[in-house]
Order: sequence, then C-alpha cells, then structure tokens
Amino acid sequence: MHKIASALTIAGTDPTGGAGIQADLKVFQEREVYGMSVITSVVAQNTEGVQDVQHLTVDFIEKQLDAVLTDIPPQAIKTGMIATVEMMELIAKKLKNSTIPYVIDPVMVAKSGHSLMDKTSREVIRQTLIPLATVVTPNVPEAEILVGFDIQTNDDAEKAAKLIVDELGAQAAIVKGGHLTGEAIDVLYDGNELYYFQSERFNTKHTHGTGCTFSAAITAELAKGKSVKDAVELGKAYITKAIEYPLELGKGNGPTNHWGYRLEGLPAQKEIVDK
Ligand SMILES: Nc1ncnc2c1ncn2[C@@H]1O[C@H](COP(=O)(O)OP(=O)(O)OP(=O)(O)O)[C@@H](O)[C@H]1O
Ligand SMILES: Cc1ncc(CO)c(N)n1
Repeated sequence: MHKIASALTIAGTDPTGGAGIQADLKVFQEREVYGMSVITSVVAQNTEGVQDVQHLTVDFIEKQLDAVLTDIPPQAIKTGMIATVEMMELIAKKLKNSTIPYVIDPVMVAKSGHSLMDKTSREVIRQTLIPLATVVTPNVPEAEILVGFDIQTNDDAEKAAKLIVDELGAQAAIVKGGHLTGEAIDVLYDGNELYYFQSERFNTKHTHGTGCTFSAAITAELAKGKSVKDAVELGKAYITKAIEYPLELGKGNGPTNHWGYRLEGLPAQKEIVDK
C-alpha cells in the first residue's frame, strides 16, 4: 500500500479541460497528489467563451462534500467557481472548524468576460470564505473588488494583499499580475513578509485556466506539507512553464501545458525523482 497526500477541489467544470475542475485534477495528478472533486456548477464553455451555466443545488453539493469528507479527508482544499451566496454559506459551514489548508481562487469572471459569480456573492465571499483561507489568489480585477480600490502598480498589489490579510482575515494573499503589463509579477503577503514571484511575460493567447492551474498547484504543494511561500514558488514555476509551452488546441484562448515543466523541471522536481 502506498501512502499519498490527497487534495480536493470544489469548483465548476470546463468540458474542454483547460479550466475549472478538469484543470485542477490534471495538476493534482501531475504533482503526485490524489485528486478529488466536488462540482458546484456545470459550465458549457470552451476556449472561445462560456455558452451556458447550470448550478447544482446546494443540497446536492452538500451530499458530494459529505461523500468526500467522511471517507477520504483531504490534506488540502481549494475552491474555484462558487457562483451563489447559498453555495458560499454551505462551504463556509463545512470548513468553519477545519484545520485543512484552504486555498481560495475567488473566480468571478471568465477570461471571455462571462460572469461566473453573481454580484451579491462578490460581497458575501469577503465575509464568509475569505476569513477561512490559508491563501487567497485573486487576479487584479478580483482583488480590486475585494479591496475596493484600483490596482495598477506593484505598490497597489502589495496594499491589496496586505488588506486581504490584515482586514479581511485571510492568513495569506497573493495578488496575481497576469492582467498588468511588463513582467508577470505576483505579490504574496503571508501576514509577516511580502514576497515577489516574477517571470517573463509570454506573448500568447493560450491563457485559458491559468488562475485555476496556479491555485491548484499551490493546493497540491500545501497537501504535501509545504509552507505557503514554498507552495507558491512551485505554483509559479508550474504555471510559468505551462504558459511558456502552449498546446496547439482550441480556436480561442487555448489551454496551458501541464507537461511544460517537465521540459525544464521545477524546484521540487528533484524531490519527486528521488522518491
Ligand atoms: N502572459 C503571461 N506570461 C507569463 N505569466 C503569466 C501570463 N499571464 C498570466 N501569467 C501568470 O499566470 C498566473 C495566473 O494569473 P492570471 O492573472 O492569468 O490568473 P486569472 O486571471 O485568475 O486566470 P483565469 O481567470 O484564466 O483562470 C500568475 O502567476 C500570472 O503571473
Ligand atoms: C469553471 C471555471 N472556473 C474558472 C474559470 C476561470 O478561468 C473558468 N473559465 N471556468
């Protein structure tokens, strides 16, 4: 028998496999973590955009959560698309007394501009879920909604990350620079220190699901017992290679490449090979 860390993603779906649950499970598999999933919404989407969304009932989401949590307790959890206030309240109720590391990717709008979270929920996520988070991973527009001011510079991103921790109650926050210009710089505040994670910005339209992939990679490393800073370092390396070596798939914003990092390795790759 092999002992293995497990991770759970609670999110929406992408039938083309680039974002949402499907992307998360690919990352978990790649990072050698046993992947599990609870679906919140089924999304008809592809690399060109979102065509339609069907939410599962809160009752049914609860049944899925109970099925997982009573049988295979994960070592880390991430949430992605949680569209409604009722879903947020359910997840908050389930995770309130948990000590399992919890990553929130506060998914609000798809790359194509389609809303994946209703307007009231944008307010409610601040009060219900953010205080439970080990780390929150907003992109710039999401961070702006959470903190209530514009983010244009790294200084603004630092202020936002600090506010999400000091005032909204998360243990850590990383404001991603994917939507800014220049180098792709993400700013992490872990309650003590600020850290910058920086990479070249690649000129590519293959950025569907980058946020899901990044937060899933962080979740996988937390499940294996890494610190937030080390998990983010790995997550950044993984997503950078996934963007640098795009796959020739899709008519629109294509998916990233989960094997990209194999071409050049990751900081923790040696650890895997040595096992
Ligand atoms: N063109 C790029 N080149 C290099 N890194 C990038 C690029 N675009 C995004 N990134 C990096 O990818 C990660 C995800 O950031 P991004 O801001 O794209 O997330 P997101 O908007 O939440 O994604 P999505 O909503 O598509 O899931 C961050 O580490 C960011 O710096
Ligand atoms: C289900 C889902 N979650 C997140 C995103 C954001 O990339 C998306 N497009 N679809």
